[in-house]
Amino acid sequence: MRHVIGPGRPLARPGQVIGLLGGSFDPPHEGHVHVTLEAMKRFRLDRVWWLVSPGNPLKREGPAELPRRMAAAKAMVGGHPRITVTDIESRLGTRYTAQTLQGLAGAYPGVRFVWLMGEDNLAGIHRWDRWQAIFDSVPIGVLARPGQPAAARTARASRLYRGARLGVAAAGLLARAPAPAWCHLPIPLRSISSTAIRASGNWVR
Ligand SMILES: Nc1ncnc2c1ncn2[C@@H]1O[C@H](COP(=O)(O)OP(=O)(O)OP(=O)(O)O)[C@@H](O)[C@H]1O
Ligand SMILES: O=C(O)c1ccc[n+]([C@@H]2O[C@H](COP(=O)([O-])O)[C@@H](O)[C@H]2O)c1
Repeated sequence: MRHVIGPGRPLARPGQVIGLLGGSFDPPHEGHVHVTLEAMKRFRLDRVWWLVSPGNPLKREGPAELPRRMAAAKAMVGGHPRITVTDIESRLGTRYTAQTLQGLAGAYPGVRFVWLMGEDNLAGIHRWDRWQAIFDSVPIGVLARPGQPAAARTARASRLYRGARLGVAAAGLLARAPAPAWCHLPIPLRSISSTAIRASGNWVR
């Protein structure tokens, strides 16, 4: 992992709470904006960074070029003052979340990071590299997503970390809770996905 991220990295002050929405964004869509705004409000985040991944290590087919996905993500965010689109994983030289979190902790001392993900990723996170280190290092906000109705109860991760789960009424406390801590938010469901957009032919890699 590179330790010098260089100019152009997002700024954050010690004490700020930053939500991290990692994704392929291949392409970005309104679902990403929806979960970002819900998470920001309900988890009381100061900002959310979209971490546009160099490529999900578990997906066999590579995504579209990073600069193209970055440009599309910025257009989708439309200059929202509290959402930052960043290629910081590529700058850090990582595509593994555990390593990304380690790199960010070193580069931004005093900043609180919260990992955000849709429920589909909760269902499969036990296949990620050093996944328990992720749970043990930052609070995690899980956003409801159609097609995964039981993941919050049945996923291997949710069973193992049952004792670290915050109820919905405590969502506002998640960001300040010591890890491991996670919360499943039952937000209004949006069925949109990048897979569906690619299948419609509106985004060709
Ligand atoms: N409609 C949605 N509802 C809830 N979470 C979502 C939604 N769309 C994306 N997410 C979450 O946003 C993050 C980034 O998603 P990603 O860029 O992979 O989009 P995607 O639509 O899931 O793509 P694909 O269909 O290619 O897997 C993931 O944690 C994913 O679960
Ligand atoms: O660290 C891993 O092993 C790992 C495995 C699969 C996915 N992830 C991360 O999960 C996030 C969501 O990925 P995706 O492709 O579903 O948008 C993105 O930030 C990926 O880098 C991370």
